[in-house]
Amino acid sequence: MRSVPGSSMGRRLVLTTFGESHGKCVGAVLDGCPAGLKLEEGDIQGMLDQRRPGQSAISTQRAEGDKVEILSGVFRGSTTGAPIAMIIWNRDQRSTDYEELKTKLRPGHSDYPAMIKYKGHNDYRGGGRFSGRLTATLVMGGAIARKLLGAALDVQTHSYVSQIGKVAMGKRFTEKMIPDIYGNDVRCPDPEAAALMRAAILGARRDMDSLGGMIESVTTGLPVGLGEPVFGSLESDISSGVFSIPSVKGVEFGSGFAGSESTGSQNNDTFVLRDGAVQTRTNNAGGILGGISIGMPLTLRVAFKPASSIPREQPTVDIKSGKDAVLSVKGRHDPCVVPRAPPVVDSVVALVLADHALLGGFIGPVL
Ligand SMILES: Cc1cc2nc3c(=O)[nH]c(=O)nc-3n(C[C@H](O)[C@H](O)[C@H](O)COP(=O)(O)O)c2cc1C
Repeated sequence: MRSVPGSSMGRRLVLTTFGESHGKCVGAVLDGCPAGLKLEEGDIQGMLDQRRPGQSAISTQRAEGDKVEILSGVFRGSTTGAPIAMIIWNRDQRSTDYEELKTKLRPGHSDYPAMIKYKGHNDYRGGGRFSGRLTATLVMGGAIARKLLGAALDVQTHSYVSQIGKVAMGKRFTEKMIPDIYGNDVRCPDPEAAALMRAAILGARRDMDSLGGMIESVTTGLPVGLGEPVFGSLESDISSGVFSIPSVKGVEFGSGFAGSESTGSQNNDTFVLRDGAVQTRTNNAGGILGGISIGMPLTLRVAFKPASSIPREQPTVDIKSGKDAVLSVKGRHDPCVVPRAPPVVDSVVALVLADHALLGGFIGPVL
């Protein structure tokens, strides 16, 4: 799915992103969106606000307004079929926090490989191109893809936090819980679990440490037949997109890794006719067989590592002096990135599904 040299995704619906964490702006161009989709900045802003930093004690205190401007591709409130360019101006950079990181390698972050690969030409400020801030550009494109899927096919994608560190959600997710996802700042629709998760994040922050966690994504309303054989399978393309989110270290569909411990008779989803339609009794496949959607909900789980930038002192290397060193990362960082990431996962899933819907002829060039 990825096209050279790495800042674009998609075949029929192509998202290209640009910008750096402490540069002038971050932005995206979405090409291939059909004409006739009603679209205004508010449609994108709503999802960007769910990802925005500086909103509560459990996120970074970098306070960005993240106000999106649509520069092209929308006329009289509808998409025209031309590329949709979008931009957010960076306002709250504080690049002095990153001076020490020019020579002291930050454990767990991209600074070291980026410096070697680009021979020091990379913008290291705030992680530059590798920053979590760039996930705003995925959301710009994803918000449009999500709206397109809803308008054209009544396909709905929802993601929520199901685990922070070792604290997991106690309840099984149902559609009734969708309105509760954004009812708390952890983005977990189980309020009791959310309170425990919040306490765990604040505890990690007090300990000058960080936590990882898990996001689950559910998409309903998919027709049978999205996905191409072999390299264009839905699982291949969704995984590729999801692994493009910084901090993601694992993805599983349906019963996933646990399924490998069960037997065929336990894991098979047997077919049944419901109101004349073929369905499966269970959904261990996560809605995909042979890389192709089967009309059941698409379900996946995404594992996020703990944020690497922590104030706690850690041993490292100072490449200027060529000696061992100690680093305490300064600056405003997320003690846990997971609560900010559900809209990012929603975006990537929607972008891939909309791309496949266009590729398979489920959506035409004009709505
Ligand atoms: C929404 C979001 C916010 C993030 N914020 C931070 C942060 O404040 N500090 C940090 O060290 N990493 C943060 N990250 C993760 C880093 O960008 C990421 O770990 C780094 O680029 C290295 O990539 P990798 O973890 O995928 O190997 C964030 C990730 C996301 C998705």
